[in-house]
Amino acid sequence: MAKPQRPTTAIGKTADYLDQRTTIGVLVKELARKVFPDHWSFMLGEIALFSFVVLIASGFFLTMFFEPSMALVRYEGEHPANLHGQLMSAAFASTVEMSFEVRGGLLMRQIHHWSALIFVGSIVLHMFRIFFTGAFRKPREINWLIGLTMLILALAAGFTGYSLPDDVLSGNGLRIIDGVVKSIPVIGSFMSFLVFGGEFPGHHIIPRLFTLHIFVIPGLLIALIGLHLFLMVLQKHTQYPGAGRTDKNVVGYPAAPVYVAKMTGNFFIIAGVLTLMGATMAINNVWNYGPYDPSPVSAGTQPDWYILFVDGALRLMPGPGWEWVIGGYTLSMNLLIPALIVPGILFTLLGAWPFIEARVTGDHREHHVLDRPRNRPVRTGVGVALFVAFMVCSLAATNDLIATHFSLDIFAITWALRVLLFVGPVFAFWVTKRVCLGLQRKDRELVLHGHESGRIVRFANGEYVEVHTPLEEDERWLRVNYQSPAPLEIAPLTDARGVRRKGYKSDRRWQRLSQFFYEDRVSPVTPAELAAAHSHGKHDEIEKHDEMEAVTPTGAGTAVGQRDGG
Ligand code: HEM
Ligand code: HEM
Repeated sequence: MAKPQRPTTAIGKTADYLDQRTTIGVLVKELARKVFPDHWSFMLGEIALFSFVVLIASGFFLTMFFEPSMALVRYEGEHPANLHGQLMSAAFASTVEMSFEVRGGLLMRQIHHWSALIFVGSIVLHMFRIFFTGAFRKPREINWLIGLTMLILALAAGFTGYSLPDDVLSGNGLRIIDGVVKSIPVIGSFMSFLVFGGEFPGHHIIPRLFTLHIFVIPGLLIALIGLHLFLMVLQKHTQYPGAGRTDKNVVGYPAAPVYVAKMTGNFFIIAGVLTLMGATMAINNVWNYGPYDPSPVSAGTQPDWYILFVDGALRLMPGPGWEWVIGGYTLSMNLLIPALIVPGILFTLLGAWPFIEARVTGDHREHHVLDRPRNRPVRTGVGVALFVAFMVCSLAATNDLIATHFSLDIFAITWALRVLLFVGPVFAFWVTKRVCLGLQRKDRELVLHGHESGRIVRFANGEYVEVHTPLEEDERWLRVNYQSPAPLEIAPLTDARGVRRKGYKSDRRWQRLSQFFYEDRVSPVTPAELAAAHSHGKHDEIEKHDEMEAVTPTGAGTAVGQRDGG
């Protein structure tokens, strides 16, 4: 038997040393052989991942200079001159000092802040991608829930970070949080005292937020991202529909060397762009706002984009007078509804969505091929409606800016947005659903009759027909939709002997929901229809020579892996 070759290079020797002690080589080989499907939208998760890395690196730098203390100090720095000698918290003073005195300090602060905006933005877009393509279906429901938890943590990271410098804007944000916490029935005032360590603002909130911001939240995020990616590798990535792609295989590139090289390149591009943004685009110049003081807040005070919707919802609520007093406890509906109940319902609905959808479809199979959004009109419609509601609320958070920029009455704007909040999503849902059904009909038409070629042919009997070009195999694979889920069927209320059965009411409710999802649908293409259209059609008589070539299901350089196994 031939002797195994010993490695000769330093890297090879080190790898061999490690492998002999940990057998890590098996894992590396296994991972390197993994096949990853490719699509631009799969980069959104990567952008979230890499901007998180940049956040950790820049945040680490900031901790070296930021002082998480509310102790009153006199600002000693020369810049900016108007702050020199003023009293302020150590947190604010250290943020300004870091920006003007520490080399690279302002750059790092700006990189950190831009990365936070891009981080949350890419997470939200990534979530939309998962939602619209149905990537949350079995077996990925758990990863959907982990993702949602990470989104909430990312929002918390953004808010706690934004609050740290203790400037006018962040102080007012905290004041709103204080109001929201106090509005929680029964325990609100106690909670506020607990959180702030006494009457707002107290002396404890900045150090507490600091611990949450640099330790608890990033720690949880790191653990959850690890689990998220582990599950993704374990379950293998989904793939878009296309020639040769089924629920049983994975068509894409091998992890090593193709995917690893791509990911490394992406990391440097993302880190580079964030650095460029930090270097060239000013953000959160806290010295212009000044240290926290409740009096100077004025028009033009907006939070970071991902908190805008809550701020906007607060602004849309009818006046401060909407309060109920029950048993001596006051319920401030103007705070409770927009800041707690609406986001609570939103996140509960998002969390429950994969389970609701599986229940109304009765589809509990595994799915690895993604849906085209048009083939799920109600889901797509709900997604667009949520997006519109989010945008209207976010717009409402800029009602003061709209009023000053366009010389409009702020109350008229608020009323218009209140109406839009109810009408906009319903309209968006309806339009989206119609567009999706229209696109499905178009797909059906194309699959059965091909593309219009613009060539008109006259037969010997005088009949004119337009020649249709049959679809390429790749395109047909994409457009054929054999499945179009129908509403649930349930057992009748009474059995053959007229005995009423239990559980009918609940079944009927699910059936109604299912009808809402699937009553309105385009009949799917049947294999028989497809065969008939392509064997007897007049178009084929004309275009016989255009017989489709058999295509290999995958493009050059791609690999095919099995889902069960390697
Ligand atoms: C810190 C935030 C997050 C990071 C760093 C992250 C990262 C990633 C990455 C790198 C992937 C593989 C590439 C891709 O499909 O884009 C992925 C897949 C996935 N993510 Fe996330 N994600 C985050 C948040 C979320 C959220 C908010 C959700 C949903 C609520 C989610 C649900 C999923 C699911 C279901 C998959 C599997 C997708 C598939 O196989 O098609 N993730 N994630
Ligand atoms: C998990 C994702 C994170 C997000 C979304 C985030 C977001 C933010 C934001 C928006 C600010 C305000 C920046 C400004 O002043 O303009 C901030 C400040 C800060 N962050 Fe983070 N951060 C994250 C992670 C971290 C980590 C991991 C660390 C430490 C290792 C850190 C340390 C800091 C420090 C010390 C400040 C205060 C300094 C300052 O405001 O300039 N952050 N963060």
